[in-house]
Order: sequence, then structure tokens, then C-alpha cells
Amino acid sequence: MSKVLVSDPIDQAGIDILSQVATVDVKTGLKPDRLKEIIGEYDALMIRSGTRVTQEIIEAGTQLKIIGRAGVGVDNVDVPTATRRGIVVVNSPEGNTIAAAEHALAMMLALSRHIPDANASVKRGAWDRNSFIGAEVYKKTLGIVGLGKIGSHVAAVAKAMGMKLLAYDPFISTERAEQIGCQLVDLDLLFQQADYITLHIPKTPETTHLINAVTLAKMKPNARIINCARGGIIEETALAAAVKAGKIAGAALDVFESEPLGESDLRSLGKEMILTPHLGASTTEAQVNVAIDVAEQIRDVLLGLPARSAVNIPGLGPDVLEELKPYMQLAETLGNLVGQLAGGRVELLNVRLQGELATNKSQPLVVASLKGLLYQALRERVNYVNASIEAKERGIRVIETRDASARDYAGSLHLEATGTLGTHSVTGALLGDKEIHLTDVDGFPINVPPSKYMLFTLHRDMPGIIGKLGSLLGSFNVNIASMQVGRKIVRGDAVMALSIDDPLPDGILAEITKVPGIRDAFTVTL
Ligand SMILES: NC(=O)c1ccc[n+]([C@@H]2O[C@H](COP(=O)([O-])OP(=O)(O)OC[C@H]3O[C@@H](n4cnc5c(N)ncnc54)[C@H](O)[C@@H]3O)[C@@H](O)[C@H]2O)c1
Ligand SMILES: O=C(O)[C@H](O)COP(=O)(O)O
Repeated sequence: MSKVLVSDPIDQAGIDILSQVATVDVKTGLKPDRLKEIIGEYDALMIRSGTRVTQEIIEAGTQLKIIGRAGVGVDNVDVPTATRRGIVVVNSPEGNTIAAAEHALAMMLALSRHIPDANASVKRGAWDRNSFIGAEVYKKTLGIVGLGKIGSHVAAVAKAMGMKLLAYDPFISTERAEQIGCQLVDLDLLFQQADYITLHIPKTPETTHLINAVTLAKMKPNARIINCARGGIIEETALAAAVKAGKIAGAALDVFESEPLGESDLRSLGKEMILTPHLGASTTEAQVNVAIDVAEQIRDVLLGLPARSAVNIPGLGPDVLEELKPYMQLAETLGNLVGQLAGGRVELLNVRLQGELATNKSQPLVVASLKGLLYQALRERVNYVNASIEAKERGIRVIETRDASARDYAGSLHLEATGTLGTHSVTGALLGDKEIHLTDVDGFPINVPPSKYMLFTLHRDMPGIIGKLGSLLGSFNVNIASMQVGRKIVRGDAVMALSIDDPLPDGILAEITKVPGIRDAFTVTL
């Protein structure tokens, strides 16, 4: 039975799902050294933001197949190292969207009305109404940086509260922003005009310290900043200084450069600074959502099925996956076949996506083709996660073309591999939407389902060849299950595809190529 380590607090709903297929150990608060010591026993690791999954941890996790992040941000996981080692990294992109958006809105209102400090003062026994005069958000300008899932929900609620919305997000269109009720502006204008600024962007090299002494100086003295996205987007010392000096009116932070927050100037500020301990996703509803979402994906991957929200398999979202699933198998089979026909070291793989496959959505088929191509060399070590990297490291160039006009089948895939021993090609399609058929080998039309053991010959189309080959195979006790010849012109060159019941015994290929008229022969195992 597989083993899963859960190293951060996860809702029981997720543990119950994992327990259907694995032994689950919940060990939270592990020190990095201890995690490194034990991770080698586990097939899967489930985390939140508390566990840092570094290169060292991943390399010690020799059995790891999947790392599941019960939440959105995977910045605590060394994704490139996981990818290189073929470990799927999954998250829950939407499970805590509402929780995080509501926390940002709560922070905005709490900051405007000094709720945390007013509450603390009443609890201390005071009744001080004058120190807590607030500001209304109605008719104020909210600047939203990052108009993705969380930013969009914040926009919808803020609009209903009567706020004017500005947004900065270089990756979304003006039309989309307008649909959400936001005016898309550049960052400088947003900084200059906003009364409230809320951050909903990932932490990237571009967004690190986006809020710093220079950008803070552009803001209005009554501006208030909310960060429920990621620590490090704000330069904390510069923010503390700006708030202390009254250059801006305040800030509310849920996330910090280093968590848990250590000694910090931020702690010394009064009611103009609200700090929460990374609570954005901490609602009962969000924790159930993310736990179920990620546990289901871990379960699927442990059962050999693909994950729906893998962050390191490009383009393989749930909708695409559902549509492409049968074609992924086709691509893998063709990749494996053409790799064996080409033999030697493959240097170039041409992938032609034809008919209905000639859409941008079909990109994962290129990865699946590479996975098949590399299978003979890497066996179980190659998967959808690391196939592209492994191919690149082996110097395999990939050329991807699309031909929507190919009409023989609804969709078909053509692979051509060029290697040190020559060039070979195969084409395949699905019959009845799921049965794989080879429809072409080296330019010769055939129509056969692939089987585990196959023999292909290139020969002259002339009387007697089939009989001679049959007798030869018979003399080696090889049973033929099916056989088909593909040719372009009568008595020209032809291809023969045979399905055989067992692997071809050693030495027989050389005998086959001695049969007059047979130019070449290839045996493959699929
Ligand atoms: N505090 C919490 O507990 C909590 C909970 C959930 C999510 N988060 C964080 O909130 C952030 C947003 O999450 P989401 O689910 O909305 O993500 P998302 O991917 O849906 O949206 C992010 C948006 O940021 C935009 N963006 C990227 N780079 C940008 C840049 N340089 N400038 C401006 N915009 C840029 C993207 O185009 C996208 O629209 C993430 O950092 C996530 O980790 C925090
Ligand atoms: O990226 C996220 O999903 C949030 O930061 C939530 O983090 P958490 O799961 O540790 O609460």
C-alpha cells in the first residue's frame, strides 16, 4: 500500500480520501532535518504553506510521486527540482478564493474602522470613542493589483459597497477588466489615485518589493494598503517607516517576508497597522474545499491516473484532460513505436497534430509523444512532468506543426523521428473515439491496432514474400496473430505489420532480412 505524509494541518475530509488508497501519517511541525530523514518512506506529501519543500527534501524523497499543496501558492515548493525528478506538484487553484478575498475585504474595513484596537480597548475596560474615528469606503477609490480569481471577487464586493475600482494587471484585457467593473490603469496612476490598495498577485521576481520606499512615496497620505497575497511583495521596513511617518494612512498584512513573523518594526505600530498570521485561507469552508480537492488528486496519481491541477504539467487542466485522455494514450503509443523504429539516438521529433487535434489545447499531446519516445530509455522514470526536460537534456529537438485540413480521421497524430540510424514515421488515430489504430508507417497506409509485440518489414511487394516470412517465423515457433500489408503502388515498396503472440527470439531479425525482397525488419514491444 502507498504511504502519504501529511505535514501541515489538513481537514479530516482530505485524510479520509487519502486513507481509501494509502496509509496516511499526519506529522505536523516537523523540523526540516526530521522531514528529510523520513520523506524517503513516502509516495506522496501533502502540505500547506507551513512546510518548505526544498531541493534537499525532494532529493531525499526517492519514492515521491506527488506533492499536493492544499491551497494556491506553491512558492514553498521547489517546483523545478520536483519537475526534474518527475514528481507531480498539484494545488487547489480555487478552493480558497472566496476565503482569501473576504479576508482582504475584512482587513480593509477593519483598518478603516480600527476594529482590532477598538475591540482590544473595550476588553481592557475602556470606553474610548474619540480615538477610533474611522473612514468610509463608500465612494473611495480601490486600486486592485492583480485581477485574477481573488482580485475579481474583491472587485465584485467592493463595487457593491459603492467603491470606484482601478486595476493593474498586465495579463488581462481592458474588456475583461470592464466586465468586472474596473478601469485598467498603469501602476503609477493606481498608486497616485487609490485610497485603498489591495494586492492579489503572485510573488515573482517582478513583484518582489513592488511596494517600496519609491512607490510608497507616490501614494496619497490617506492611502491604506492591504496585502493578503504573499510576503515579500511589500518591503516591510519601508512600509513601517512610511506608516510611522504618516506618509500613508495605514496597512493590513496577512503575509510576511518571513513566516512566522519575527522581530519586526511592523509590530511596534498602533491602530494604523493590522497584522494577521496568514489567515486568508483559514475558513472551515476553504479548508474542506482544498483538502478534498488535493486529496482526490493525490489519490488519483497514486492509482496511476492523471491529476487535474498539476502546476508542472503545462496545459493539462481538467477540461483539457477529459477531452484529450484517449489521445494522450495514442500519443504515448506512437512515441514509443517511432522511437523503437528509429532505434539509436533520436535527435529530432516532428509532431504533426492533424484535423481536430490542430488546436492550441493539444499541446499536452507533444509531451505525451515525448514520454512514449523516451520510455525505452527511461522506463517508469519518465512521465508527463519530466518528459520535456529529459528530451531537452538528451538534445532531442521537437518541431510541432498543426494541420487542421487533414480529414481522413476526426483527429490524427503523425510522428517522425530522426536519429543516428535514420528517419521513421508513424501516424495514428482513434476509432470510435477510443480504439487506437496505426494508420500509416513510413508513409505506407495501414490500418491495424497496435499490440504488445509487433514486427514491421520494409520489402518489395512481390509474390511469395508473405509465405516465406510466415514459414520462417513458424520455424522459430513464432505465432502470428494478425498481418497487414500497406503499399502505395502494386509491386512497389511496401510495409508489413504483424502482431505476434510473443517477443521475437534473438537472431531472427537477421534471418528475416536475408529473405529476398525484404530490405529491413524491426521488432517492437509496446
Ligand atoms: N493569504 C492567503 O492565505 C492566501 C490565500 C489564497 C491565495 N493567496 C495568494 O493570493 C494571490 C492571488 O491568488 P489568485 O488565486 O487570485 O491567483 P490568480 O492566478 O487567479 O491571479 C493572479 C493575478 O495576478 C496577475 N499578475 C501576475 N503578475 C502580475 C504583475 N507583475 N502585476 C500585476 N498583476 C500580475 C495575473 O495576471 C493574475 O490575473 C497569490 O499570491 C496567492 O498565493 C493568499
Ligand atoms: O496560497 C494559499 O493557498 C494561501 O497562502 C493559504 O495558505 P495556508 O494553506 O497555509 O493557509
